[in-house]
Amino acid sequence: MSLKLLLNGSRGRMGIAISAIAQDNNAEIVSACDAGDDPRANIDACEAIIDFSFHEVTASIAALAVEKNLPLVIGTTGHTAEEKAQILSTVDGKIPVVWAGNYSVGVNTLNYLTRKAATILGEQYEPEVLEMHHHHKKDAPSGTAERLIEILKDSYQLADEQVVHGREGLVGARPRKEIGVHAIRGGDIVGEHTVYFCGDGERIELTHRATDRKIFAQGAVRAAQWAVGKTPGVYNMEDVLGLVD
Ligand SMILES: NC(=O)C1=CN([C@@H]2O[C@H](COP(=O)(O)OP(=O)(O)OC[C@H]3O[C@@H](n4cnc5c(N)ncnc54)[C@H](OP(=O)(O)O)[C@@H]3O)[C@@H](O)[C@H]2O)C=CC1
Ligand SMILES: O=C(O)C1=N[C@H](C(=O)O)C[C@H](O)C1
Repeated sequence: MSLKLLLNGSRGRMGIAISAIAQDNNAEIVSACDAGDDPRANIDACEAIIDFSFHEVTASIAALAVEKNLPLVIGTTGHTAEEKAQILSTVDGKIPVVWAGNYSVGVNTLNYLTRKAATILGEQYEPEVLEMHHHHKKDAPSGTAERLIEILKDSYQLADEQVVHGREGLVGARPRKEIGVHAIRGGDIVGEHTVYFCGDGERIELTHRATDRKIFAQGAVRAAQWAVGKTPGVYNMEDVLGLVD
């Protein structure tokens, strides 16, 4: 049985990628929505909502998902701290939500490996994160990088102030307890993420390169199918893939 979806952001790069893979992945877009459209237009025919739109829009889609008791997959990135809090308080304990900055199997494996590597390597290895995206991307760092930073902060027990975005000028020697984050924008790069663990005499680099948006699209549809019937709560793609230790 194909899952009937409301797709918010249907004419964007990700919306087009999801429409292209839906049928082969047991899903059907029964309501397609973009800026200026009414997301309620065919909502009663929908069994789940997928949002790949813009950070300012997700909170209202979350409210609609709660009102209609529909599972929600959030792919949009770039939310402010206030927007994140609003979305969380809207959905909290009411509907199943999958919220991930990256729906690819590869990046979620990278998340898992990053946690493992940090545990093995410890504080003698200094972590840095590099992300690269196409010139249309509006937010930085990427949602994927935000998750990698969260994992590293947790593993190294670091605070927000110890995350440094880019470096410029006389910044001094790198403190041992720091995570450097760097964003490259240009051309048509679909999305690349590297976590560096820089040690004394050696360096480990864990890299994921996306070459086709279908990997995010397939993951998002998989997440929507997984969310149907789940206990209300906020899950991530690592939960969907069973990658949590
Ligand atoms: N989690 C993941 O795996 C991934 C996440 N992303 C994230 O997904 C988001 C979308 O990316 P991408 O498709 O490249 O971006 P695009 O800019 O190509 O598409 C965004 C879409 O959202 C629509 N939109 C804007 N405002 C509204 C609104 N008020 N209501 C409904 N739709 C609206 C736009 O419509 P219009 O053109 O009419 O304004 C457009 O169709 C970004 O935040 C990106 O970072 C991207 C790839 C993977
Ligand atoms: O905007 C994009 O294109 C992407 N956004 C996501 C992010 O912010 O991490 C995922 C992917 O890297 C592509």
